[in-house]
Amino acid sequence: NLAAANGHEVRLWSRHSSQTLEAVLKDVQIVLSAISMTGVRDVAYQVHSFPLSPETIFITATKGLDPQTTCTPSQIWQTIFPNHAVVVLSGPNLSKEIEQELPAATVVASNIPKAAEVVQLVFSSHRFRVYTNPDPLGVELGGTLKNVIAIAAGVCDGLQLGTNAKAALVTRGLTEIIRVGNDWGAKTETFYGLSGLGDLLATCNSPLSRNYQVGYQLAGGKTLTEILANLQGTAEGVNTCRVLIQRAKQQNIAVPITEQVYRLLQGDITARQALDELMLRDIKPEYNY
Ligand SMILES: NC(=O)c1ccc[n+]([C@@H]2O[C@H](COP(=O)([O-])OP(=O)(O)OC[C@H]3O[C@@H](n4cnc5c(N)ncnc54)[C@H](O)[C@@H]3O)[C@@H](O)[C@H]2O)c1
Ligand SMILES: O=P(O)(O)OC[C@H](O)CO
Repeated sequence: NLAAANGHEVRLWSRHSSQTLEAVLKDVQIVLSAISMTGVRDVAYQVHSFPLSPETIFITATKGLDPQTTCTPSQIWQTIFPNHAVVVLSGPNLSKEIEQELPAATVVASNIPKAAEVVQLVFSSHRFRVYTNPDPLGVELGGTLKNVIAIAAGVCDGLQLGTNAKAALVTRGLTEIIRVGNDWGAKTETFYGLSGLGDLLATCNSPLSRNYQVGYQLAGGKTLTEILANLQGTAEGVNTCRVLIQRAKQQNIAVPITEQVYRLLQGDITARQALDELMLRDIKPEYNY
């Protein structure tokens, strides 16, 4: 809608479309993927089987991690299209609000600055403010890792733990995101921007967020299976949490909030037990300087 409102010709495709992917891709300048993580690799290979101009820019808006490789979506697109520019689009962008034409801001990040600038122009308007950023990995990880903290934030609100608890959770959640992101090679300052802190605040405070909804309903005693069966759209945090636990173990990174979210999602503990586990951890300095 945003690109079309700026006068661009936009074609949509999903696996349920009547038009073929090949027909939709004919002569395109930009391909924007907002496929759930589970479908990214498969669709990227399908796209690869059709002719595209070498100038075609790929944009990825998926916020997830590949369970097999722990790769981010942009790494998958870049591996399959090594000679094309890939741009990550991520920010506090709850789609229902954008659909209602409420104002929002986002970040477009690429290793190729010119490609990010092209994408910035395509989407910028009086109701959508687009910033460029040179750290695609940090932008992508901010949008992806915050989903796990959003599940915890939903639990926090579902248990009615109060404003102090929520502030503590979100702040320590950001510390955890930065620890993981730095180990991955992303820049600290990116996580303090729109795609990190910005998206964390949006997702942890809105019932529009599916990840928040998962946590809220778990706190209310529903099972994960029941919740996912009735959820509209994808809660990527469920898969991301599992992949993150795997990566944190491999890299020996402390992720206490993610660990409790993982155990809760597995059905190993209750939301109250997860809270106690977090509150009763060994006392320590706020930062390891
Ligand atoms: N909804 C939002 O507010 C929002 C905002 C920013 C980013 N995102 C991200 O965008 C992605 C999609 O979110 P959504 O809200 O549109 O989810 P959704 O569940 O509404 O849509 C997912 C889309 O992916 C397709 N898909 C799923 N598995 C597939 C497969 N195996 N092969 C081909 N296609 C497949 C579905 O057909 C559907 O078109 C997620 O990674 C999400 O984190 C969502
Ligand atoms: O509904 P969620 O939890 O996937 O959140 C949507 C977007 O990531 C918010 O920016």
